[in-house]
Amino acid sequence: MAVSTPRSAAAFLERRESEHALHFVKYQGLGNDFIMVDNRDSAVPKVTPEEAAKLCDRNFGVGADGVIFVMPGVNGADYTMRIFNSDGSEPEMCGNGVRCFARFIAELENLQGTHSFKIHTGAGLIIPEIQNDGKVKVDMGQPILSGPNVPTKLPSTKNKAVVQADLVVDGSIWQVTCVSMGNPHCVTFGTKDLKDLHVDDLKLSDIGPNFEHHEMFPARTNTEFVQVLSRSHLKMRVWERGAGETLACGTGACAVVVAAVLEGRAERKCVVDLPGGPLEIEWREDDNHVYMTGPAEAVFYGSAIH
Ligand SMILES: N[C@@H](CCC[C@H](N)C(=O)O)C(=O)O
Repeated sequence: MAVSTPRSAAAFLERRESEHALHFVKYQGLGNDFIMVDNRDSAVPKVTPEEAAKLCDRNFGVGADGVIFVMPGVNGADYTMRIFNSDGSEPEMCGNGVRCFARFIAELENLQGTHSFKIHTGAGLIIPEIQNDGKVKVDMGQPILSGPNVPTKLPSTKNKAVVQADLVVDGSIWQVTCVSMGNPHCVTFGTKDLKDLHVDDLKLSDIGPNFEHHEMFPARTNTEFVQVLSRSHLKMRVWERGAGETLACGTGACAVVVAAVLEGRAERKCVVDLPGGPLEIEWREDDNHVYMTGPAEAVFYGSAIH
């Protein structure tokens, strides 16, 4: 892989010097990092899932939590976003990724200032808006309450349904609430014995895979381990489906606030601390949508042989 530093993404991506080189821009949102590929000329991703897994390898490839493709819009959307996880699997959505996506489009299209885009994703229409301060606020749509197998639309924000379930993992009974943000999340604030988690003490590499591959989740799951600091301040670590422990998960932070509200632990507007930094999350009562605000930035331009 060769790395170079031209003046802009557009200038860089126009230099197609080798048909075997994949030109990309590496982005990160709170340390959740992605190889962004300009795929606006085709509805077929420029790399296969197997190639994506190789590119994401931190020793033998570029290194990233996923590969994201900017593709032509469908159904009235401006663009389509597709993503491969670092294991090559394809999730429906990615919260940190969609913030990076918005900033990448602005770079490609040479747009300055505030802009919003309609993005078609596997989780439906997602609307990120680049703000004056450079952060991106994303309308993440409505959460879906999902039993492990059958996702159920939340009937209304007034819903006070008991959503907790017991999940036995490695002999411990974890109390979980499953929320879908288009992709599946299993949120836990503790076990039956250990009500208040200290998330820094958890060995995620041991327990994370056992949630991800639990028989209750036939499509696997992302899992969020949450500590309540106050009713408007939560701290979480995440074990991501198809990527392992990451520094941040945007859809995960949204799912955490929804679960915390449904369990009566937090208000609808929270700061969620992740290992990579904070996200502002609001689950609005008037439209039942979840809004996420956070940073996204370009890290470097590169070409990879594939
Ligand atoms: N890190 C992402 C989520 C990426 C997809 C996830 N691993 C899945 O398989 O659902 C985010 O910021 O939301």
